[in-house]
Amino acid sequence: MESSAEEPPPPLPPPLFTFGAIADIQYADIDDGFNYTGTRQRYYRGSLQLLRRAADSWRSAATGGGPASLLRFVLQLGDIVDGFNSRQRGASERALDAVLGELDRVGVPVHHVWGNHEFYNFSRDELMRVPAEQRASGSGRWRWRRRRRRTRTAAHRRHLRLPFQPCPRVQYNNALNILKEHNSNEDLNHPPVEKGMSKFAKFNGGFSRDQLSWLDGVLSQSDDDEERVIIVSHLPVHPLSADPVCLAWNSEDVLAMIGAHGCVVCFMAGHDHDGGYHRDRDSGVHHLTLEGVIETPPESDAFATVSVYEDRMLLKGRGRTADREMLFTWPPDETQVV
Ligand SMILES: Nc1ccn([C@@H]2O[C@H](COP(=O)(O)OP(=O)(O)OC[C@H](O)CO)[C@@H](O)[C@H]2O)c(=O)n1
Repeated sequence: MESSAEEPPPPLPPPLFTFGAIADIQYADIDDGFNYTGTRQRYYRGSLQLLRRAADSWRSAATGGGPASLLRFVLQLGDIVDGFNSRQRGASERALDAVLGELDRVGVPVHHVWGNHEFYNFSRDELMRVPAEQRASGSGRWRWRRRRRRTRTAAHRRHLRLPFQPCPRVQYNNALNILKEHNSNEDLNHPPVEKGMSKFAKFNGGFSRDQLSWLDGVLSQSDDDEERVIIVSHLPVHPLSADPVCLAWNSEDVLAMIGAHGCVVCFMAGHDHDGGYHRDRDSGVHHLTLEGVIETPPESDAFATVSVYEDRMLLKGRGRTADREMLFTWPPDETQVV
């Protein structure tokens, strides 16, 4: 007997692994406020409640059994606490402790990237002492505290064992010069109005030559090893994946580098609290900008749980974050290009 109905696609096998992702928590124990232009509400205390819901969901994914128990790690995409904390004594560390405490409960490693708000709260030295990876089951917070205390005592006595920078301001001054070359405003946080120049604002930043050459090496190795790579950054780099005012200063350099390596499948970022998505037509790379927790009302959510398969990633979004299928094959079926 002939059937005219199309066969449903075969069910997917269990994912290889699953991970959580969240961006721009920007927690502060202060009343709600607005962004700089006064167009978006910011929920400073509420962001911790939203993180708690994300942590609960990931925790049950990590411990619930079945394919979901393959949750391996969480990616925290930067701006973990808001710059307003730095105006009150001790509030930066208190806020950081509160957020790390919620992430600790998930029970899997958490990988952090730094956002611009980390630099409003902490010196570069302090940030270097916070491990970029928070280990599972409570050890991240403990390790951070323990390392800070040790740094103040034994490490200070035997400071030759610490890495040090003889001219710590050199990189900062280089960055400032680049910014001033492209932004003539008195307040460098005010983006230039000229077309294509709005990204040259102080609340963004760029990738240094050292960082790009490190990335080039990692991607070359991954090409050789036939690995698939997700790049995680606070700042987005594709002009169609975010508001151009939020892009990294040298976004074109990063895009060119990604295009030169076949291994990259996805570039994940935060910073633009509205979020965004675009699949690059040349490289096939998915550029995903996650919605920011800080501008998400208390009745909604903003986080993702991503399942990785041999040929695709399936993003299960919550609240403002939409579900998304990201195939690795390229050229794509037309529906994958937005
Ligand atoms: N047009 C602007 C925007 C911001 N500022 C000042 O820059 C600092 C950081 O701004 P903030 O909005 O808190 O940074 P986010 O990382 O949350 O968001 C990034 C962009 O704003 C998205 O558009 C702060 O001191 C602002 O007052 C500014 O002067 N002019």
